[in-house]
Amino acid sequence: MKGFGRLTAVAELIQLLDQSTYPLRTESVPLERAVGRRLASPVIAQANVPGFRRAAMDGFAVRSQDIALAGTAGDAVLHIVDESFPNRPATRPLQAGQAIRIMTGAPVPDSADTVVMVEMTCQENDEVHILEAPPLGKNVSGIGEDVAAGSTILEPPRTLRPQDVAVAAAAGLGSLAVYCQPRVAMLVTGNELVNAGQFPSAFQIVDTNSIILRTLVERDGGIVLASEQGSPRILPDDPEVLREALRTCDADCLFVSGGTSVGKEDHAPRLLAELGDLIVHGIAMKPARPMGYGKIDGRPVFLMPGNPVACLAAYDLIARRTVRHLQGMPTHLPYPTSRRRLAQPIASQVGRFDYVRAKLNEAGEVYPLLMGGASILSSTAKADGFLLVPADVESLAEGCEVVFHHYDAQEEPNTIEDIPI
Ligand SMILES: Nc1nc2c(c(=O)[nH]1)N[C@H]1C(S)=C(S)[C@@H](COP(=O)(O)OP(=O)(O)OC[C@H]3O[C@@H](n4cnc5c(N)ncnc54)[C@H](O)[C@@H]3O)O[C@H]1N2
Ligand code: MOO
Repeated sequence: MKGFGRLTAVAELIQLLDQSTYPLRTESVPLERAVGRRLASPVIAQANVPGFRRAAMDGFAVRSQDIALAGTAGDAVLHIVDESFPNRPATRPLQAGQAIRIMTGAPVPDSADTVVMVEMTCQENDEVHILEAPPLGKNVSGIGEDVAAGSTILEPPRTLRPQDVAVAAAAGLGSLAVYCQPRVAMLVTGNELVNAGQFPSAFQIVDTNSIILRTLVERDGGIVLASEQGSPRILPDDPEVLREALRTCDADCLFVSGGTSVGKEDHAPRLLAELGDLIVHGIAMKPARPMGYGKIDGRPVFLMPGNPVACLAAYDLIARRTVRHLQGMPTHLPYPTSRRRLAQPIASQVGRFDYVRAKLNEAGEVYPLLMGGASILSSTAKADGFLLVPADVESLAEGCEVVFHHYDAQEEPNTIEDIPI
């Protein structure tokens, strides 16, 4: 057992991750699986939208010269000769003095140039009185008015929204090229651990890191691999078992939870160094000091501290970036922020980066809960969010302005505005 060597600064580790991780391969996915994925190449419209001249209103398709004087010199009276419905066009061409009854979305006959809304007309048997003449071309959507075939409709970088995929579908595409989602393996170590849902007997601890890691990795677009033994797989603190699991693991990114520190059963750093590169072990951050990072066969491996709050902070601030990088996603923190006053001073240390769980008091000020106590998981449930103390800051005075990160987007009235009704 010996302590850490040099602690790596958070900024240095982040720079290292950002510079050494690249998006994985790309794949083509059907539209129904494309929302939320990162677009890998430009999307070119295959079809015009609409592909035909389309009525924008229910009314009458007319020739503008037949109704030019309507409204000024009495009504223009036209003979209704046919009807046009969506996907059921009129079959007769329009002659002088004639109109075709038309529905919204239906094809406008070539012989018509304008659609008069039904509200501007008056019908009598098979005649229609046009009470007012709209301008030429009114209520006729031209071919390609929405999307022109051959035009670029979506360009990377972009995370696909429902409406993006809908536009691609309208323009005739059936699939889109996106970056692959990283397949993430989770190796959870600890002789004392039992699966969530089990009641812990004496000296047992429920594995909560899996819940945190799984949901956050999935939030960030990763696919958590199920182990053969069921997911999550809890490994004993046995170096042979962990070595084998690390050696045979087929994933784009690996997480090892627990056993990262310098205790007798903390094997992960040594095994990572043996099977690949242990690039960082020990970071200048509180919590999550024992965090490690390295590579096996070029694939990133994160050693996540066993203490659950440390695991949460190490994921959100650091490992998350790689999960996002692997699919070409932006890496900024995913929480809404607001600038607020600090209700109590915070003592930190120059050279150390702090993740401080905090509550908002009734005055909307930030009340720090805990900076240490990485085993006190309930503090994260009590907290409304967190603030970060950069490494070059020794302390934060009461009353100073801080950036507060809200865990919940929905519940924060200051950063989310409802519709103005
Ligand atoms: N001499 C030193 N001891 C420790 C140091 C240090 O710098 N020098 N760092 C401390 C810090 S900080 C942390 S964090 C922990 C991290 O230790 P490990 O990553 O080796 O984690 P374990 O020892 O396996 O477990 C620590 C703690 O967390 C509980 N745990 C583990 N896995 C889970 C899980 N999946 N779900 C819930 N809880 C988990 C475990 O039962 C322990 O109580 O090391 C300190 N020691
Ligand atoms: O990082 Mo440890 O994470 O402080 O308990």
